[in-house]
Amino acid sequence: MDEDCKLEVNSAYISDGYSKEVEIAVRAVHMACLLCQRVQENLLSESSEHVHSKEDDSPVTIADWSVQAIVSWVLSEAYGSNVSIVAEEDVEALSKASAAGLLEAVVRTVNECLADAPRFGLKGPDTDLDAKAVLEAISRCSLAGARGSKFWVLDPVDGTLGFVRGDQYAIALALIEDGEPVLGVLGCPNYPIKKEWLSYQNGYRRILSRLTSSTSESSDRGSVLYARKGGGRAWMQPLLRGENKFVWPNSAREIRVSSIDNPALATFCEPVEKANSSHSFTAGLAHSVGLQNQPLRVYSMVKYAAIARGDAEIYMKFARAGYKEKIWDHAAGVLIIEEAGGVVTDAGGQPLDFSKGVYLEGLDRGIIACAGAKLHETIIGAVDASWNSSSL
Ligand SMILES: Nc1ncnc2c1ncn2[C@@H]1O[C@H](COP(=O)(O)OS(=O)(=O)O)[C@@H](OP(=O)(O)O)[C@H]1O
Ligand SMILES: [Mg+2]
Ligand SMILES: [Mg+2]
Ligand SMILES: [Mg+2]
Repeated sequence: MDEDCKLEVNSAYISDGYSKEVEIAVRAVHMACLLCQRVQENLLSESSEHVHSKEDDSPVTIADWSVQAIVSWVLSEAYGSNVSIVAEEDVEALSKASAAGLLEAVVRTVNECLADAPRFGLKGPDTDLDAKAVLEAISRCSLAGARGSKFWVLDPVDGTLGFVRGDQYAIALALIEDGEPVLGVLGCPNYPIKKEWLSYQNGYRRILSRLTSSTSESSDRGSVLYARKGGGRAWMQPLLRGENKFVWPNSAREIRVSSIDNPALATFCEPVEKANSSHSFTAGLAHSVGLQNQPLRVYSMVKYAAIARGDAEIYMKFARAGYKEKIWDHAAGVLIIEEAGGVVTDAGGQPLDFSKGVYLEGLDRGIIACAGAKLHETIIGAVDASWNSSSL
């Protein structure tokens, strides 16, 4: 890191412990957020040739691959090529002869982004990375690392569906040590300045397209949230505007969960895709506990960000039986909510278990994140009371 990023260790920043790791991770995620904003704008205006469909029918784009290459390269520069990184994407599709155009677009995107690394206080490569180096950076992230005692875990674009639809998505990076997230960074490039715009029903993209670029609402979107375990605080910094240089901690401010504990006033959020979570079951729960606000249906771990910054009080996800949650879809968000004062457990009230490899093994029925213990207890009780009559 160059001179201007001397970390001042005081109450406004992350003190002791993982301060260097947090700072490198935040700088890398911040840089990747701006990359994704550029790619998303191009994707919405050009053909969707840069969107690939994986075997499980979920999408992957040049943004997913590019972010994974960039974060892998930055962490390897900082911690050596043996650094252990677990990440969602692999190079199989990108290495096929038929994917030459896709690979070329990824290499170009990665080099454009890394050329800007000094703006974020990071050292970029002396020369552009070639296709081989980009493929190596992506494939260096191996699922096998999830069995280690200390590894980074990355979801380069969480909510890729939201990304390709011009809506919410997140870049999620966490460090897991001895089976527990010890730091988490959540980049939310499209997080709007008005929380009511978060919800998919409100047609975030329609709102964004209506706002001219000169309107601050559209350009002032986006933030990066971060925390380290045991710090007891969570932070949020706005995304850089224009050509501004990143100077740590980049106007970070502390965030706290909401103090609302009355279900009649609380807002719950859930996945947009009903294939990913049972909307009918959560609607029944909401009714039984007296939640009166319409659910905020939001793509990706932006839902965790909404709880951590006090824009919603409850996040519920009840995936269909047999679906196994991946650690990269939750690690960063769980830690940030906990350090912002919230609570995250499975429906049995147990903490999510990040110690069993790539999956959240042993997850009991679903995930419940709340701003406080009182709401959490209410929701857990309601799940128990209605589970047997549900078809889940
Ligand atoms: N069947 C099923 N059930 C639950 N979750 C699934 C499922 N399939 C996929 N996923 C992964 O979860 C990520 C989607 O995030 P959410 O659960 O918030 O849902 S939403 O699609 O954003 O509405 C999203 O992560 P990304 O792939 O990183 O976008 C999905 O991969
Ligand atoms: Mg995916
Ligand atoms: Mg994901
Ligand atoms: Mg992803």
